[in-house]
Amino acid sequence: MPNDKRLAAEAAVAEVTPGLLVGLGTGSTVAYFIDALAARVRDGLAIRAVATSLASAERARAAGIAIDDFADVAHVDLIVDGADELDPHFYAIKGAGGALLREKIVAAASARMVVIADSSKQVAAIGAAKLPVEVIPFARAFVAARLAALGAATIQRDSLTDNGNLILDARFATFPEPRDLARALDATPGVMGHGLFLDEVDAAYVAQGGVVTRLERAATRR
Ligand SMILES: O=C[C@H](O)[C@H](O)[C@H](O)COP(=O)(O)O
Repeated sequence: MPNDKRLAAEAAVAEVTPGLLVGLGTGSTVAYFIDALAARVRDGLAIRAVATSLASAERARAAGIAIDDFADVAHVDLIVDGADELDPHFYAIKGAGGALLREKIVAAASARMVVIADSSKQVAAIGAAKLPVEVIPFARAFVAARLAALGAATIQRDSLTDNGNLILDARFATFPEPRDLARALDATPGVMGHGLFLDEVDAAYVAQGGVVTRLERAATRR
């Protein structure tokens, strides 16, 4: 059985050209990307990199990729990241691994965002996956009540994020219109981030049965 996560990740390494500042996403698919990119770096590819999680930074450094402090970085050329769901509008749900806030910040700083995934992540419309919402602990009950008013049942994760915040995983009986939901979450004090990526994704490498397909969003977002 082909390893489709690995194949998608390895194909996306072709996006990385010398001199780029690359954002490393988070997750099991990105782990393959980091390993494949590290092999290119060992062969002499000169890049700089930032990471969207402590876990990805650690994996990259161990593999020989130097990681810059994103706090000192205003612009990234390319971020390569995984997704929990991706639909034909290039709307994505992300954050099952808890890195959604840093992923969204680095994506916003990036000129291009490429998603890597196996075909299990491809859906007709996002919304079946749990939607992670990163919440400052002080606002836990308030944000949970706001999510309930939006139609979601929430479960709080046991662990905190790299930012010291908690995550409420939201499941909706009926998934709202994604832009309306994003607007409502963005307008809720205490919500530090959420897993809806509606404008960020420019392209995707999706593998199914050992075959990788590159999908390019029709109009660019910037
Ligand atoms: O916080 C985690 C990220 O958004 C991941 O990129 C996403 O959950 C996909 O992870 P995986 O490649 O492990 O399925």
